Amino acid sequence: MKNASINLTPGDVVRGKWHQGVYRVMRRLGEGATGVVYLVESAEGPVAMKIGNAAASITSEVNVLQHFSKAPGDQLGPALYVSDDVNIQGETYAFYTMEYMDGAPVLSFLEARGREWAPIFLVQLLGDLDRLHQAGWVFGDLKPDNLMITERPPRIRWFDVGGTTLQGRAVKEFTEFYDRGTWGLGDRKAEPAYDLFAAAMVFIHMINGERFTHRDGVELLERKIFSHPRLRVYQPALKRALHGKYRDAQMMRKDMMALYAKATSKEAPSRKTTTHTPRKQRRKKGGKLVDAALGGSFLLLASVLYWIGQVM
Ligand SMILES: Nc1ncnc2c1ncn2[C@@H]1O[C@H](COP(=O)(O)OP(=O)(O)OP(=O)(O)O)[C@@H](O)[C@H]1O
Repeated sequence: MKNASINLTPGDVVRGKWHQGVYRVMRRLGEGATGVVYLVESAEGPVAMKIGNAAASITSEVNVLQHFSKAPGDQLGPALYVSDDVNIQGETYAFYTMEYMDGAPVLSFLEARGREWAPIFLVQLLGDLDRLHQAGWVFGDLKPDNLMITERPPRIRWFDVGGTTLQGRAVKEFTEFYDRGTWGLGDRKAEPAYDLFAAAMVFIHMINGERFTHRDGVELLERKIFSHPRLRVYQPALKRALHGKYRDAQMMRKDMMALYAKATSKEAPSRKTTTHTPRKQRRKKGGKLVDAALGGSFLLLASVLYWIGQVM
């Protein structure tokens, strides 16, 4: 069955076969390998509904979401609400509803609001990965496409749990650029270090703004890190992650926070002497993380503490 056969339009109403929930389609949010996602109005308000073309994949995603709905602490991934079947034009499809994440794709957010948010998002992500790993899973297919930024305060969230794999098995899904096997830097065994490699690659992509080909090998990757001032700062942590030297996400998170604190505290004095520096040189588009959020360079250290607070 193809996604093309799942073609709902705004205003369509569908009813769950077993739980009899009624859902009015507001708009289509997107489409993945395993199904189509709609924003729908339910009795409980707006929710995201994923309708699948393969019941087994939908069931497997439901199992993962269900597992993490019970995990202590903040929700890992979107909260799962209902799983059921639906009849569309004579065909039965499996679906589930989940928390609607009203956010922006991570790369568009960084483009619009500034790449200085990237380290904060990586630190947040590492906190979530640590909890996932402690529960015995790895995310697997970590990439910007599976990450979203929700607001107030900006927070990175993941939503596609299709690649989430129990530790010790082979990762279910991967995307070459973020996969250590592709770069010749390890195998595809589901273990924390697999996700940490991908997290480092996501960060490099977030800062660099583009992907480059893995055919150029690890040397190019490391040259990229050395040559970009915003990546160079995090080089020790990135290199360790790329070479599988972190046992757990918490270690990488601590290193990233320490490097972030070092980088921002170095920035503080120079910002005070910027009166004669051309505006273009000092601030790129959206380079207002600290200024806008905290209102002054002397509060840079406070910003670190504030953001650490947001990710605990
Ligand atoms: N809970 C959600 N809240 C808001 N939007 C969502 C949610 N889940 C998915 N989406 C949107 O729907 C799109 C499709 O999501 P989905 O998880 O099916 O696949 P994908 O990650 O894009 O692809 P694939 O599964 O092939 O890797 C996403 O790109 C995202 O924009």
